[in-house]
Amino acid sequence: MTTILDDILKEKEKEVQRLKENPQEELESYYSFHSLYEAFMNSDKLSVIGEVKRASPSKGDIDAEVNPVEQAKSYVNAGAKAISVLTDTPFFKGTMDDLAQIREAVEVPILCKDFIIDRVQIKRAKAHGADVILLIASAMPKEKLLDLYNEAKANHVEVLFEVHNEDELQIALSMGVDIIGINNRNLKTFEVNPEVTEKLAKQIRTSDTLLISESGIRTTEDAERVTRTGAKGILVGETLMKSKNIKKTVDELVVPLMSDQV
Ligand SMILES: O=P(O)(O)OC[C@@H](O)[C@@H](O)c1c[nH]c2ccccc12
Repeated sequence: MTTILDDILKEKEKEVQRLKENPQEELESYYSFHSLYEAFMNSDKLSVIGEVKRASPSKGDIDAEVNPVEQAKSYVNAGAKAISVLTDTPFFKGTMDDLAQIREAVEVPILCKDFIIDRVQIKRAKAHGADVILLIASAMPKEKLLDLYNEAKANHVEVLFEVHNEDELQIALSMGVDIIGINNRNLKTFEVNPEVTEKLAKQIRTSDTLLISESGIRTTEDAERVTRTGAKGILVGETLMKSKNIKKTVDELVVPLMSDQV
C-alpha cells in the first residue's frame, strides 16, 4: 500500500529534478544566522515554534488565504521564539517565496519545513533565509540522512531531525544529532498521539539534546504534559492558524519548564 508520505516523496523527486535541470534560483545566502538550539536551550520557559501552514493532506485547507508575513509577525509579537514555514506547494500550498518574505520581516530562527531529500534543497532553503531545515527519518535510509545532515551542518544550517518511532530514534541517537523533533503524528496514517513524545523522550538525554514535540498541541495541559518529558520546545501549526487571538493562544502554551530542566 502506498502512503501519503510515498506520494509526497515521489512529487519531491520530480521537484528536485526540475530544480537541477533549470537552476534559476539564487543559491547564495546573504542572511545572518539565528540559532534555534541556542535560543531554546537558554530559555526557562517552553519555546514555541509557530508554523505557517495554509493546508495539509490530513486537514485540507486550514487557511489558504493567509498572509504569511502578517501571520509570522503575529506569532513573534505574541512570544513565539521561532517560525516554521511549510514550503511544499503540492500538498501544503506553501512556497519558497513565503519563506523569503518572512525572513525579511522577523529576526527569530526560521525552519524551512519541507521534505528534503537532496543537497540542492538545503542550499535553496538557506538562500531563502532558513536557519533550520527538517530531516524526516522515515523518508530515507540512514546513509542519506547522514549525508544531508552533514551537508546542512557544513553550510551552517541547523537540523530538526524528526522521528516517530523507536527505530528512527535509534538512528538519531547513533548520529548524535543535537535537535530531535518527536512527531506525535504518524505521517503514514495521520494518527496523532501525544504518548509518542512521552514514550520516546525517556531515551533522550535532554541536557545536551534539544527535544521538540511536534503536532496536535492545543492547550496549556498539552504544553505542561510536554514539559514533563524534558522537551524544551513545541511545534504548533493548526492551533495557531485557527486561533482568533494568537497572543492569548501563545501565552497559554508558553508554560515554565520544570526546575530541573533549566
Ligand atoms: O498542525 P499541527 O498539528 O500543530 O502540526 C504542526 C507540525 O508538527 C506538522 O505540520 C508537521 C510535523 N512534521 C511534519 C512533516 C511534514 C509536514 C508537516 C509536519
